[in-house]
Amino acid sequence: MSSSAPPPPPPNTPRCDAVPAWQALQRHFAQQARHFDVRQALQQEPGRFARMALQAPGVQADLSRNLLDAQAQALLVALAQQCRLDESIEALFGGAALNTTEQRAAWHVLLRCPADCPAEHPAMAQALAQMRASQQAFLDFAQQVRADERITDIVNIGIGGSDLGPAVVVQALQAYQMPGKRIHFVSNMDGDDLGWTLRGLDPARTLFLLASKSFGTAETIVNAQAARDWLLAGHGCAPASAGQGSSLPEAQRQLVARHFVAMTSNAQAAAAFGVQTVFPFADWVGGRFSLWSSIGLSVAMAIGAAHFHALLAGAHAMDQHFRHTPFEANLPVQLALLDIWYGNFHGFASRCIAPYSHGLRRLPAYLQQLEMESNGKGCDWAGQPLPLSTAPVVWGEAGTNCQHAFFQLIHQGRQIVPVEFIVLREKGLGSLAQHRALQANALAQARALTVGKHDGPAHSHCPGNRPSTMLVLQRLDPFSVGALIALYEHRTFAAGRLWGINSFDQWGVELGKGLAKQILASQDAGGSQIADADGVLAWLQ
Ligand SMILES: O=P(O)(O)OC[C@H]1O[C@H](O)[C@H](O)[C@@H](O)[C@@H]1O
Repeated sequence: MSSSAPPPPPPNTPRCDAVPAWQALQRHFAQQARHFDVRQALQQEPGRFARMALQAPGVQADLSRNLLDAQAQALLVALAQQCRLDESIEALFGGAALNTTEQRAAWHVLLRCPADCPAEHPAMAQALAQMRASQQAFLDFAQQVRADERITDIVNIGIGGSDLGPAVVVQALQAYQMPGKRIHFVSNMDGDDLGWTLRGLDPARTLFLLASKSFGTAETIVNAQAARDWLLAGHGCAPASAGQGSSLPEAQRQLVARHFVAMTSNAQAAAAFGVQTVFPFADWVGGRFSLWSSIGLSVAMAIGAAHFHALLAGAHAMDQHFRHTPFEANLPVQLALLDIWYGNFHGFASRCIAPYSHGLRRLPAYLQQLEMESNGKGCDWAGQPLPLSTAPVVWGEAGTNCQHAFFQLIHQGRQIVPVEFIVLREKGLGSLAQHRALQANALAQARALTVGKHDGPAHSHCPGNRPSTMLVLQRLDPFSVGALIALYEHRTFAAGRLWGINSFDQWGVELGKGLAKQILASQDAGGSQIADADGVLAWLQ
C-alpha cells in the first residue's frame, strides 16, 4: 500500500457473540456437547477420521481427537459465516486498514506473492512493484554475502518479530544452511546475550544485521551500540558514544558501514547510527508478520535466494488455501474455530504446542508472540470491553522432551490443555529407526490423551478424553515451513476477527516500556524517587 493511497476501511463484521450461531452453540454445549466422549466417537462413528482429516498445502491435519461432534462443527462453521469471516479474509488480501488503532493495512500476504501475481487494484500494483524491488535487493545482497568467504559470522540483532521469525526458520532449515557461515541471533537486553555470542568471533569476519522495524526498540539499539563498540575496539578504536554513528572519523565510519546493515522502516534512524546499507520494508508489514520481508535477510543468507523463494511459495500456497477454501475444509479457519470452541465454551485457558521435531523446537516461542501479542486483547475494535476470553496461553516444547517434563500434568492434572502435535513424515539426520520411534511417541501421546487409563491403582488412572490435534508435514523443507507459519498466521487472524479484535496492534507492550524508562531515570538519579512500592529497587542499588 503506497503512502499516497489510503487503505480501504475494514469491513464492519459482527463479533462472534452477536450472531445466532453463538446462542445455538451455547445451547448445544449445555445440553449435549460438554458430555462429549471422543473415545466413544472414535470407536462408534464410522469415518470420523476421514471426515475430520484436512489437507492444506504442505500440512495435513487430523482433527478427529478433538472434543467436537458433527453438530458443534456445523454450528462453528455457521458462526464463521454469520460473522462474515469471508469478508474479513478478502479485506486482508485487499489491503484494508485492518489495524484500526494505527490506521494501517496488514498486508504481509503481499510479500509472498509470486512474480506473476496480478495486482488487484492500482494501489496494490504500486505496493507490489516497491516490494519486488526491495525483495530483489535483499536477496541479491544475501547471495553476495554467501559468496564472500571473508565473512564467517552473521549476527542478527533484533527482538520480538525482528528476531523470533527468522530465528525459528533458520533453525528449522538447518539442513539447507550453507557450510562456512554461522548465523547468530541476539535479542535480550541482558549484555550476556551479545557478550557470549561475540566471544571468540573475529570482528573482521563478522557482519551485523540490525533488524528493527522502528529502529527505536531499546534492546536492539543498546545491543547495536555495544556491537559497534566491539567492532571498533576490535580494530583498535575507542568506543563511539550513543547515536554518534554519522559523526565518527571517516575510517571508523567506513568500518561501521562495512560491518553493519539494517532492515527497517526507519532508514533515517539507521543512517544516523552509521548504517549505509539499508533494506527497507513498508509500514504495512507488522513486526510479528515480517519474516517474509527484509527482516528475513538472515534466513536468505542461511538458505539462499532459491530456498527463500520456496519458503515464500509455501506461505503463498497457504494464503490461497485460506482465501479460497470453504470453511468446512479450510485448515486455518477450522483451527481458529477450535480456539473459540475450547476457549469460550469449554473454558480451556491454554493450548500446548508439541512439535516432534528438533528443528521446530523454538516454534512455541514464536507462536507465543504471534498468537498472544496478536489476540491477547480485552477490548474489541469498536473500543468495547470484551465479555469473553480471547487468545489462549500458548506454550510448549519439542517432543519427546515435553513427555519427560510437563506432559504429566496434561495426562492427569485437573486442567484440560488441548495439545497440538506436529509430526514429520520424512526423517532428517539420524536413522530411520530413530525417526520411527519419534513418530510412535507422538502417536502414543495422542492416543494416551484420548483413551486414558482406568484400571490399576487410583494414582495410575488417567482420565482420557483429552483433546489433541495432529499436524503432519512431509518434511522440514522451506515450502512446508513457510506453509506451517502462514497457517498459524491465518488461524490467529481468523480467531481475532471472530473475537472482534484488532490482531495487529500491541498497546499492552507499551506500558512497561514507558515505566522502564522512568525507573531507569530514577536509578540514574540515585534512587531518590523510589516509591515505597518499589523497595526492591533499593535492594538492587
Ligand atoms: O522491529 P522493532 O520495531 O524493533 O520491534 C520489535 C518488537 O518490539 C515491540 O515492542 C513489539 O512488542 C513487537 O511486536 C515487535 O516485533
